[in-house]
Amino acid sequence: MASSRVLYVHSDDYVRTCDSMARLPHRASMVHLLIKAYGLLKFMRVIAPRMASHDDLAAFHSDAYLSHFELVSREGEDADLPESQQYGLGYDCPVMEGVFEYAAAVAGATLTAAEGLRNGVCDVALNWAGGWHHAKKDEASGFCYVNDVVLGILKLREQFQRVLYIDFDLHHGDGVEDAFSFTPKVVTLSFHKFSPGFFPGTGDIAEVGLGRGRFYSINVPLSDGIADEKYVDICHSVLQAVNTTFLPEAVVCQFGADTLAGDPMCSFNLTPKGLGQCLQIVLGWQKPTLLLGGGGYHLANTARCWTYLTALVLDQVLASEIPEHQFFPEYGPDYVLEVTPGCRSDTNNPAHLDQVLAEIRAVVRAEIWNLAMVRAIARH
Ligand SMILES: O=C(/C=C/c1ccccc1NC(=O)c1ccccc1Oc1ccccc1)NO
Ligand SMILES: [Zn+2]
Repeated sequence: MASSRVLYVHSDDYVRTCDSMARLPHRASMVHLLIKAYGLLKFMRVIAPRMASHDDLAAFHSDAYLSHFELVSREGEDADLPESQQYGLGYDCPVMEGVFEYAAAVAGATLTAAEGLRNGVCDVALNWAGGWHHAKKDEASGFCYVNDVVLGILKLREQFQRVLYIDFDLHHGDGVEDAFSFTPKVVTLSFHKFSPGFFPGTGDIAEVGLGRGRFYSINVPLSDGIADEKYVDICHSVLQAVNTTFLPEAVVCQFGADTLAGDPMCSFNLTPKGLGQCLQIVLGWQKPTLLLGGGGYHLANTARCWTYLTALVLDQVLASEIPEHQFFPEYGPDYVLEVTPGCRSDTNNPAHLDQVLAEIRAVVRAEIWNLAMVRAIARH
């Protein structure tokens, strides 16, 4: 990728705001400082994010939710208002003081990235602190308060007719799928763990979208232990089929790193190399691409992964040795960039994966039929 055509959304204030989210202490700083320590900033256009306005957020979220969320954020922890529960606030989505400003900052950063792509200022835009894919129109969920992914896609839709969303996070991208389940203008494609009782519980292969959006939601349910080779194979098959039938004009990827070996979610057994191969497929399409983060609870591995993916976008090869920088001690005991796969067994038996692929292909074929019909009608 011609380097100046890569936009990196960053400011020290933004990193400080993201770091303040207690449950991911310093993750935003670790990611940024590792990218900086590897000398990658000079290859990118660094742009400070804007804050999302109330109107920006209202493009997707309901006014009722936003005003309640803003109210409890001002009052902080002790805001146990009765209606908080209906808005998903509390429990999974604790109301820390200033959480509204945090959500508005992240949404503003994703919008800043999407605007760069919409205006043709860049070909690839990065916001590793974004990717909060569970938030619903009027409900926080899974530690996601504002769905910056939906806002970014809506921004791209101002310019591009068809947008493909690809969710590589361990968890099903339910908030994004819900937002676009009725429209054929956005294909949502999610690869995730699907298992009884595993959050959010949706994302079965049978979920294909509704009404005019039928066949435009694609779900690839996977089981524990999957490693790079099989994961990349599945991704390659589905991505190629979707790209050739849907012909997206822009792509949004959520690269939640909770799929990596060593993550406390302890589910998949991927490494940044495997995710990198998936990213290479998408970059090969040479379409305006927005890259976002998401989950990722082994903080050093998450920083390793998103730094590695940033280098891939820039065609830069990184040394294995973690460079000296403030968080160097976090990368022990090996102090290398690579993540070693675990020795957990892969519970995805080949027959199941073939079945999943066959069903996906049927859905995509159905989509081809749909597209052919749409084109035929458009011609008359
Ligand atoms: O990663 C996710 C969703 C995570 C999630 C789902 C339901 C309820 C809470 C969730 N998130 C968290 O608990 C959460 C968010 C940020 C930091 C640590 C978090 O806890 C843990 C606890 C143990 C392991 C991993 C994460 N979506 O992509
Ligand atoms: Zn996740």
